Amino acid sequence: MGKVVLVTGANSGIGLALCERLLSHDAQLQLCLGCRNMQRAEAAKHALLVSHPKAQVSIIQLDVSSVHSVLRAAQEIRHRYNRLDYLYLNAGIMPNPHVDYKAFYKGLFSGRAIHMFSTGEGLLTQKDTLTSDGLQKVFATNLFGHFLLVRELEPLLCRPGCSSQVIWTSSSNAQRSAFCLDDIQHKGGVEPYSSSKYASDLLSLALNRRYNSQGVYSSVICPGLVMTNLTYGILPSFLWTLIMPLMWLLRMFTNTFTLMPYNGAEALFWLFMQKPETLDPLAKYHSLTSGLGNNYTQPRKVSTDNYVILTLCLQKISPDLLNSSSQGDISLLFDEPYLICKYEGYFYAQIKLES
Ligand SMILES: NC(=O)C1=CN([C@@H]2O[C@H](COP(=O)(O)OP(=O)(O)OC[C@H]3O[C@@H](n4cnc5c(N)ncnc54)[C@H](OP(=O)(O)O)[C@@H]3O)[C@@H](O)[C@H]2O)C=CC1
Ligand SMILES: CC(C)=CCC[C@@H](C)[C@H]1CC[C@H]2C3=C(CC[C@]12C)[C@@]1(C)CCC(=O)C[C@@H]1CC3
Repeated sequence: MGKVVLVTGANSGIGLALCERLLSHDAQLQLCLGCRNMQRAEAAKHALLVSHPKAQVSIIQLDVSSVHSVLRAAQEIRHRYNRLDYLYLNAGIMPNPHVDYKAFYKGLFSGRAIHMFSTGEGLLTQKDTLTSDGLQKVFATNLFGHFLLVRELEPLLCRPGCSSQVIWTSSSNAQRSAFCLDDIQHKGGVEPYSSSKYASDLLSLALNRRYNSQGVYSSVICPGLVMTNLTYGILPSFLWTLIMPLMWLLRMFTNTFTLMPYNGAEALFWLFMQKPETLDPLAKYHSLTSGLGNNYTQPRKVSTDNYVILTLCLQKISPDLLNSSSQGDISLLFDEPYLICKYEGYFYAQIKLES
């Protein structure tokens, strides 16, 4: 049996480009596309099979923002496969983005212009909404749903004598300043995207602490700035058309403008080819593209700043503890430093924060 790879958010952008690259590299792969929309998933599968007619590509319906969908999908995956070699946690959203043009023009004439272009720091805010589970949508999609998926797929990931990789698509926009210990879901702020990506960097460290001994290795990558549905949603399309020549020019000054999904997927693909035991658990792997268009991967230390290690663990807790919350929804009970989420009386995520 070939290696089994699951990619979330596989139907477009960086996820789809990664799938193309993986199939070009290994024709024996069993590739599973985790997508929320079946029509878009079928179109992606079709595109992959056009370029790789003999490839083994399947689809799993998976909405990572929904606890119910994650649990159902994980059950189906456990039924379909007896191993999972690579779990790419790539699906992500940046809803209702707003660009602070004033900050942009100020930044343009400061010494931090390149930094601003590479990270988007100080430029972007978003308006978040709630999921039907009552969670902040960006947190649920970019972090929590993926965390549940890892926990639910434990039996396939942790197999004696074998190693597996969990790989998060993080971002250069992950900033410590956007993340607050007292508000992990970023309910009270306007940078939920940045917060969720910073939390994923921390969570990956925590997963390594918990799972390395069982052969599971977690890494985070940063794809650079890539033109995808996500980025096209940030500015009106005429503005992107206008500034596109500038973006290609800026590529001469910053290697983080990967621009094409193929380039953005570089670090994801590079990790596929590494022995996980050799990876640095504290590194973030950056997809970079030189001015001449050459792709490479560079590890940089995750900037935890000794601030906090975020540990999430899923466990069943005595129902008495959860009396105060109603059945059916996810409620959050605070007893610092714990945050406990409840779902239909079955699943509880405990987020432990250690300073
Ligand atoms: N583009 C960039 O410059 C950067 C992107 N990233 C990250 O890269 C990742 C991929 O994004 P990118 O390729 O750019 O953007 P796309 O919008 O092209 O891809 C995002 C993918 O995630 C899927 N998705 C979104 N929400 C859910 C959900 N609830 N359940 C399942 N799938 C979902 C989308 O599905 P659907 O088609 O149905 O919407 C889509 O397939 C994201 O995590 C993003 O944060 C990080 C840094 C920079
Ligand atoms: C002329 C003009 C109005 C330019 C605005 C440029 C900005 C919209 C971009 C500059 C840096 C970009 C960036 C991202 C989005 C678009 C910019 C802010 C991301 C935040 C997109 C998602 C990520 O995960 C990281 C990107 C970093 C850089």
